[in-house]
Parts: sequence; C-alpha cells; structure tokens
Amino acid sequence: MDFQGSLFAPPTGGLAFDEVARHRLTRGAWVDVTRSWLPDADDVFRALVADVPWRAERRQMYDRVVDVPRLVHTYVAGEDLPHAALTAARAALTAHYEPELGEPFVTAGCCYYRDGRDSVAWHGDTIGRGKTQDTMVAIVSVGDPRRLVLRPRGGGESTSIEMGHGDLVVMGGSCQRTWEHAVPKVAHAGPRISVQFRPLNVF
Ligand SMILES: O=C(O)CCC(=O)C(=O)O
Ligand SMILES: [Fe+2]
Repeated sequence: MDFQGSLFAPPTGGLAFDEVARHRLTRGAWVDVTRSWLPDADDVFRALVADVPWRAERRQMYDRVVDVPRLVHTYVAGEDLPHAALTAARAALTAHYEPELGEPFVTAGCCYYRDGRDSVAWHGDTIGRGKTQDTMVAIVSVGDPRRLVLRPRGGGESTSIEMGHGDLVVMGGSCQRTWEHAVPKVAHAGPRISVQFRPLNVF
C-alpha cells in the first residue's frame, strides 16, 4: 500500500500547489505564496551563480545611463534554462496557472542580488501587456531571503512578503498595473537569485 502518496503531505520542494496561500490585495491584485516549492534549490543556486551569463543592468535616467544594483540575464522564449529543476518549474507553473492565466509561462528573467546593497526600486512590470491587462509574474527565489514589498499605485498601505530559499511567489490579477513592488536594500544579506517566469510580452 502506498502510504507515502495517500496519507502524508507530499515532500516539500516537490513543485506541488496544495499549500498555496492566496493573499488578495485591493483592485483585483493578488499574490500567491508557496513555501519550499522548488526541488534541488541548493543545486539550482550553485548552477545559476556559475552558469548564467550575468551582466550589469543599466538604465536610462534622464540624461545619463546608471548602473542598477544587481546582475541580470533573461532567457527568452525557446531558450534552454540553466537547470532541469527550472524547466520542470516552468512546466508545473503552466500546468497549474494556465486555466486562470489563459496562456503558458514562457520567459525566465534572472536577477542576482550579490548582497544587501543590491536591490530593485519601486516599479510594476508594465513594459508590455502588464500595463493594460491582468497577467502573472511567478518568482522563484534561491539563496538568502529578501523581502518583496508591495504598495498600491498612488498611495496606500504597503505589505511585504519574505522570499526564502526555494519559495514561489506569484503576483497576479491587476498587480502589475495597480500595485508596485520593490526589493529594498538591507543592512546584511548574502547572495540571492530570483527567477521570474512570465508569459510572452510581459516584462
Ligand atoms: O527580485 C525579485 O524577485 C523581483 C524582481 C522584479 O521585480 C523584477 O525584476 O521585475
Ligand atoms: Fe518586477
């Protein structure tokens, strides 16, 4: 008899969605959190540090180009991902969310926060369809925990979610256009890598 499958909760890190907790924000935005979701998170972290062709992010600010404090690389549609667990993660995300999202997760944006000084400022992922349509951005975190802070656009109370090693955080509904998010600097943090899965034409 298969007690493992029938009586006990599946092992953590199994790409399962039975423990997902949906936090409803205002204006049709929501955030789903699933702790310890990604299998082989240690190995994924090591592989990402070593194998992703990281580059410094640069951004046009008024009349000059400034460094954004983190390293980035995006895997576009059809490109192989740098670890089998991420390929499996993308497939599991599509299988679970496609009925609600209406399309698959396709791209994988990677961000490397080397320490507590690396960060990303307030923004919504609104380059592309997130500006006008409901969509989803699924974040898989590996490495040291960092906080994802969210605030309603135009003002209001902010909320924050810790993103720990192997955790999955999915921003959905109107979140990109009615709310903003950031990963603030902290006094002390070790390295963290975020992999963000998005549908086509959402950035
Ligand atoms: O570090 C994260 O998990 C969030 C990154 C983010 O919001 C972005 O790159 O658009
Ligand atoms: Fe973002």
